[in-house]
Amino acid sequence: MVYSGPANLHYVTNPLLNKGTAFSLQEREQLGLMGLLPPHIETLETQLDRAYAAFEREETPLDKHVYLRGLQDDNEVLFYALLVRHLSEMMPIIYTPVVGDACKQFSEIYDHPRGLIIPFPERDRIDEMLDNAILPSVEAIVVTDGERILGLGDQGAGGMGIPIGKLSLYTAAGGINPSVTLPVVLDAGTNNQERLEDPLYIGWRHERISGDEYFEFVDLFVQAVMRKWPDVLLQFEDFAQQHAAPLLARYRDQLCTFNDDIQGTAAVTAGTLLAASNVTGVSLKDATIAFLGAGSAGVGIAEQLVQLMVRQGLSETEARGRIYLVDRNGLLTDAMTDLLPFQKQLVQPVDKVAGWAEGNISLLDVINNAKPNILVGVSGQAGLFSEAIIRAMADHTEHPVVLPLSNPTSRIEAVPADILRWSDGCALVATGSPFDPVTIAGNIHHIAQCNNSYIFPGMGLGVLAAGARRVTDGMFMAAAEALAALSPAKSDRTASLLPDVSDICEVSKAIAFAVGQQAQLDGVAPNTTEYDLKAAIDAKFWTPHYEEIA
Ligand SMILES: NC(=O)C1=CN([C@@H]2O[C@H](COP(=O)(O)OP(=O)(O)OC[C@H]3O[C@@H](n4cnc5c(N)ncnc54)[C@H](O)[C@@H]3O)[C@@H](O)[C@H]2O)C=CC1
Ligand SMILES: CC(=O)C(=O)O
Ligand SMILES: [Mg+2]
Repeated sequence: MVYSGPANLHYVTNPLLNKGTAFSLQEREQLGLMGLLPPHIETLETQLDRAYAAFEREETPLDKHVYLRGLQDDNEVLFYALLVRHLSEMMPIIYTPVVGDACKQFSEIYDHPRGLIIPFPERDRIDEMLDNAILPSVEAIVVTDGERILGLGDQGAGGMGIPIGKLSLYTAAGGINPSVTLPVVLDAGTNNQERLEDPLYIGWRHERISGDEYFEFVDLFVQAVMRKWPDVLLQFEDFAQQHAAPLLARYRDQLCTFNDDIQGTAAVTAGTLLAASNVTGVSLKDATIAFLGAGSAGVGIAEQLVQLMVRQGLSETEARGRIYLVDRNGLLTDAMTDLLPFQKQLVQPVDKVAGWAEGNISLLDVINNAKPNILVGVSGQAGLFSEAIIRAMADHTEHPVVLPLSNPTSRIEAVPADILRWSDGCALVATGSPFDPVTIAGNIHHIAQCNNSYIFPGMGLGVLAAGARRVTDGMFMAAAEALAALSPAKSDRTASLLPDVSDICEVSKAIAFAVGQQAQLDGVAPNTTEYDLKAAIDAKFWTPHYEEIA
């Protein structure tokens, strides 16, 4: 016998419809909810007070994460109203750093289905699975295959925590209605032995597929998405280095898509560095930049900085000559034969760096010889910005800009307090995960969170409000410049480089406007007046509130 359940239960079990104690008497009568709910009818405000008290009672950050995820699966309006009200406090719980623990322990804390997990063995049934998504229409998808979750490596199907967290920010920070968002995991297996041996592991227990088989699997998914929702915005997230760039290259001209780790990270870093140059007085065209980590994020950022330097007057060759990428085997040079295609444009000529070191050229060698004023960490490895590295940066430049961007907090290249101590308070610091301000010699240093979460919610809002058909490089440049224009450090050199997280909705709207205008200029969105674009953004921006059902 198939049990379909009475229709009335739908209203209290579907998180997009459930209002809990806030159902009015009329709704309770008409929807058949009498007796299912306690008699006192509450406002959203009262529900928020109760929910916040419950959140506070949870002891560990992961407990708080589990509580919030439970609330999201129960009542989305209440979840988002709570999140928006306490965004600075709760963003680190639903996003980095705590989402990292949630991904590692996803199978242990698993409770409710959310989004789609598409296992490789079921790849012939992807159309059916998209039909099962039970959403009337989908406008934004975040997809991962779980292979490079933050700096935590392969988490298999547990990577689902990331699309859920990112899409929560699409809504809380970017005003995208949660009913049109869909988190997806392409479960291509896992090479994480601990997960494979975990009796509770929820994913496909198989080593990862690779090569053509892998790319064909992703392609089956993308083609099915294009058939069902041709106008959808598809964000790729936390794919491993060998897949991220090829997938972006393959799909960016086929549908409205971007890779957040490559492009979103590039835009937030470019925006942060534009803001920093106002403080240091060194414009990007005069900057020299060193990277630790030449993966998706490192190369993505470097390529956008090349574009920015060219806009400021350098030739492309001059710009590339000012950017030094150091990976596991040292500085990338044109003598290296094992580089991935996307890294090859960012090598230094071996003649130029001859004599810098006996063997591989280390980050310290680069700092001592090239004397960069900007240092970016995207290695996913903790502690690699040693005291010697930071002191060498500070020896060569008055205000070194140091961005240890690796997530979560456990993977950061150096913590802000150390960077500021080792540089005698002279460094400008922004980090991937959130940090409290640091006081050195009585001066308070605000630590901006240089995370793509400042970009993708506004990018999503701009794309959807403007009706963009593609996501162009120009749209990311527009987002970076819009972000830099809002930097508090523009008017107060001691302030944070980026706006406060509590202002992120306004940031997203400004980015959306810049992105929408650029999409029109690039010919990928219908032309409108500025007034109409602004109106479309405001109309699209969903804020948590209960709709009358009956
Ligand atoms: N703040 C933000 O918004 C973002 C931060 N990230 C973080 O950046 C990190 C890297 O992400 P992806 O570039 O996507 O990963 P990836 O795996 O593509 O690149 C990491 C690179 O670091 C290199 N690496 C590892 N150990 C190293 C060492 N000891 N010395 C030098 N290089 C080393 C690897 O060989 C690889 O090329 C992650 O921790 C991620 O969480 C990524 C995207 C956005
Ligand atoms: C922030 C982000 O996208 C990452 O660390 O992968
Ligand atoms: Mg990511």
